[in-house]
Amino acid sequence: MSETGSISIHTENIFPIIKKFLYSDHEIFLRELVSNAVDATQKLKSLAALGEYKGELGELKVRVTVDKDQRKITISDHGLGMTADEIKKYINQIAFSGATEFVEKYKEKDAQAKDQIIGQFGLGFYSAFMVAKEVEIWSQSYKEGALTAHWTCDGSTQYTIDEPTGEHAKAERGTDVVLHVAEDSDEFLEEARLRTILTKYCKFLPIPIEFEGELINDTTPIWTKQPSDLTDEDYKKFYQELYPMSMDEPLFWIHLNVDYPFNLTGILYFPKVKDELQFQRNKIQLYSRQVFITDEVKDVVPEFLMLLHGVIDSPDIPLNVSRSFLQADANVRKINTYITRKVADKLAELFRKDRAGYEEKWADIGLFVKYGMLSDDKFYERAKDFVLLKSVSGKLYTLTEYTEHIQANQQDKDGNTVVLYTTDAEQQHGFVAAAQERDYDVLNMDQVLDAHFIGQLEQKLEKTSFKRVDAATVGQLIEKEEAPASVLSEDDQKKLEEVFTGAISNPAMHVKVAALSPQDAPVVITQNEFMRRMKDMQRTGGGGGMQMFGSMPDSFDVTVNANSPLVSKVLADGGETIAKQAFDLALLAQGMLKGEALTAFVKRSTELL
Ligand SMILES: Nc1ncnc2c1ncn2[C@@H]1O[C@H](COP(=O)(O)OP(=O)(O)OP(=O)(O)O)[C@@H](O)[C@H]1O
Repeated sequence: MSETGSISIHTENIFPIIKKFLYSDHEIFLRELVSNAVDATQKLKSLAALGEYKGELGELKVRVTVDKDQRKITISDHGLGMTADEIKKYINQIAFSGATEFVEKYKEKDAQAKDQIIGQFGLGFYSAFMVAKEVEIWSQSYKEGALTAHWTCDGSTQYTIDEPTGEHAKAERGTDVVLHVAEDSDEFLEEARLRTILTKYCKFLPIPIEFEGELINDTTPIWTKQPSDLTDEDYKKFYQELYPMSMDEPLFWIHLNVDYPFNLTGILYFPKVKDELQFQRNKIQLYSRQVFITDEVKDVVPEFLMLLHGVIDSPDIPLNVSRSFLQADANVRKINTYITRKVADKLAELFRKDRAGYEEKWADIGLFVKYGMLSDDKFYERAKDFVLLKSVSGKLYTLTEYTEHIQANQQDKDGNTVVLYTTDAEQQHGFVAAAQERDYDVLNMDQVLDAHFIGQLEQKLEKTSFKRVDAATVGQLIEKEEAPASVLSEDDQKKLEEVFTGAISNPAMHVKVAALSPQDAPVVITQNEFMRRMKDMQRTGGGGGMQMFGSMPDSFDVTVNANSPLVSKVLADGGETIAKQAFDLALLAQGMLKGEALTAFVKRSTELL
């Protein structure tokens, strides 16, 4: 038999379109052809297992070779092969209709959507024409008495097919796909380039892939195995294999393994993260039946889980659709929920089984847990039992433990629990110390996310508010019933206020006199919690109503302690210098005394001495 035919498609000239639109992703032709070869091999194995094929299986390997002089790349398998009729059916019709469908879809989309389709759409066999000006198939079916089928196509809609016999027949069962590489695709004749592509996409394919005599892949990567058959060392070794450049070992990992209602396997690693800038996204690799698809797993994995590393393998994630569709896909949503739950399970287990070990890792996983709580309500519900708060004392508490710890001492007169925190224990040291003197506990909230995290906790925890230690004088941070009474007359209070206002002469500083404890500092500078948060939010991009606060100059409360022994000196003649000195000391405690003012302070101090 030898015939020439015309491939029946509705889109004329499909190849120029494929070639042009898939420009950036030409390399996937190799993934597609090697995957087909692997599929054909696995189908043969299944037929043999079912007893439908009784012949020798032989060595089931896929071989890729390149001949630079002849400008040929060959992909050979020992799979089930195709007869001439099957080629007509599978290649001429089915494969073409896939390509046609792609082009149709492609034409409809806007430019951005097009970018997203590229690389996600398995174009299958016809992607060969992205790099080849002519493609040949030599195939010998496993079926008894089948003749060799030989198909050629030059990328037009014309093909020829014949059934060579005798010395021209293919000796062995299986298929050779021969690409005659086009002039503009010379790069794919380079051995190094091909090896790189194979390593990227085929590293974990289930059938051995040999390139120029060298084995490319690990056919049974650990995510395909049973967790009970694996040791910690296996997981660590695999991490190294995935990220050879990484110096650190992963903290721990989760082996994903589910069959129903969707199929998903994989391993997610928690990386060691010392600071927030180190977080690397796009470290999770997505596979479909062990074929590498992409490392852009956005939309498949919840945003906060992108901080994890590892591998996800699922044939149930549609790869041939645009991103927006992916988000709406029911399987993808279920996968999202499943992964989130698994991650929460793992953290809960670590916390429960080994509290000390969990606390040790907290520095590395804290940010991740908080990020998860902020971005996913379901995760919040799980994580609220194992999220930890760190006291400046160094001790770590769960939310419940902490509430219990401070409840007795840190309730205000209205029965609200006031959580005190510092964003910088060094800089706010004076305030922290003052709080500790009253046996108040102070939390360290110095991570970037903490401001948001505090906001979330205030919403979720009942009758609880957070105040930064320098938001008010220690007595006013947590307002108790028994405020100390002032020993000053009203006149003296007024005078005190005037002396300080005059000495400070800065409209951003609002002086007020209050009866603090005699042991407290004579002057305390604070910034109201509400105002500070509004301004912070405005700085970090909160819009709308925040604008008003953001554009206001910073303003501070200067609280003069009416009960301080210093007051009598300020009220005496020449008290303005003392007032100025006391104010500067308060600035100093806040880390706000700088430049010229600092120089003047030092000079004045020397004089006073
Ligand atoms: N090496 C091969 N051996 C046997 N059959 C093959 C081989 N390559 C392709 N085929 C047949 O041709 C068909 C079309 O292949 P093509 O790669 O275009 O699409 P596909 O593999 O079905 O889907 P996908 O778009 O996911 O690649 C295959 O389904 C298979 O039946």
